[in-house]
Amino acid sequence: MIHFESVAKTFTTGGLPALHDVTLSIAAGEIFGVIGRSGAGKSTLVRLINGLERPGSGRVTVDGQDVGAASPADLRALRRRVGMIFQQFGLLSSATVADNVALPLRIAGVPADQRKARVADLLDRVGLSAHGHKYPGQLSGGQKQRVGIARAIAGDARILLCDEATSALDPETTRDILSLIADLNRDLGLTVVMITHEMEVVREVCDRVAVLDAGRLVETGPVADIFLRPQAAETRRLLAQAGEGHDDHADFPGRVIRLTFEGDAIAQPVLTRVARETGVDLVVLGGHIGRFRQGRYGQLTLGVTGDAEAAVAALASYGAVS
Ligand SMILES: Nc1ncnc2c1ncn2[C@@H]1O[C@H](COP(=O)(O)OP(=O)(O)OP(=O)(O)O)[C@@H](O)[C@H]1O
Repeated sequence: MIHFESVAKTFTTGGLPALHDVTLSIAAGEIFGVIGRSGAGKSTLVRLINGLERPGSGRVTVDGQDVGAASPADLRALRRRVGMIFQQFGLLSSATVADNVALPLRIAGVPADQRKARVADLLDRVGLSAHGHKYPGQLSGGQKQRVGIARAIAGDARILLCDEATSALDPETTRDILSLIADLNRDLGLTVVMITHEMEVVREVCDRVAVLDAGRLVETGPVADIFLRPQAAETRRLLAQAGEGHDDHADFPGRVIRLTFEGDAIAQPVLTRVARETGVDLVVLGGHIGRFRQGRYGQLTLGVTGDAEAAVAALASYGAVS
């Protein structure tokens, strides 16, 4: 649905590229995350999808249409199919909630009666039916983002671009907004591209994720692979910084074993079984059970003082050992 083919973008002549040779495909109906430190090129990548930026070289296509070569009329049509929401919501403070949501429909020339019905439907979908007459200043941050989402999909958008859409929200409101986005993805088949610096946002809702480092795409893949089997140093750095992954216990006076398990293994009495089978005592040094969109996983950091090799062999039948 969305393809980047060897895309580069430089803003200043002779300056460093904001994006460098990015090749990437995003499939229809997936929730795709884009992560990376500040200045890595995340916003630039997403703004290339709706033509807010044009590639310096390479091609970006959406449903086969070359965005960089689009005429102003093509771009207007594209932006009806590609909605966007922002960290600071971007609402008109002098217009009511209903008028904010109606704006793209007004611009598209939708007649007033159809507009009214569509706005009512959209407000209902985002849980704001009772708030249409209010002004953005009277709403909470989460409610403002719901208005932003309703406005972004008002013109029957097939793609939703989210630029740090939950970064200004508290953790509980973040979860509510993510769950709304996941519902829209499921119910409408909406494709979502989500920029975030919050790893747990990616973990909870994304199907796949791309990691950017200084304008380069260093890694892309299913969320479970990126979180549990990161290949790039930058991915490992981002995960460690976010407190994801195994705890470090270099000071344990024996062998430290890191076990990562997914799917059915999560429900197994791993430790008692291994201890019984091998006669080895296991100490839990750290661990947590987490959830991806696709299922649960566990990470345990264990200390062994006896026959470590026997413990490693037994643990390996439950998951990946390192
Ligand atoms: N309009 C612009 N003019 C000049 N330089 C720009 C422009 N937009 C982005 N850049 C530069 O391009 C690089 C990538 O910026 P971008 O905003 O895409 O990164 P980001 O990963 O989204 O960062 P952040 O998380 O801080 O928003 C940065 O070095 C930035 O300064």
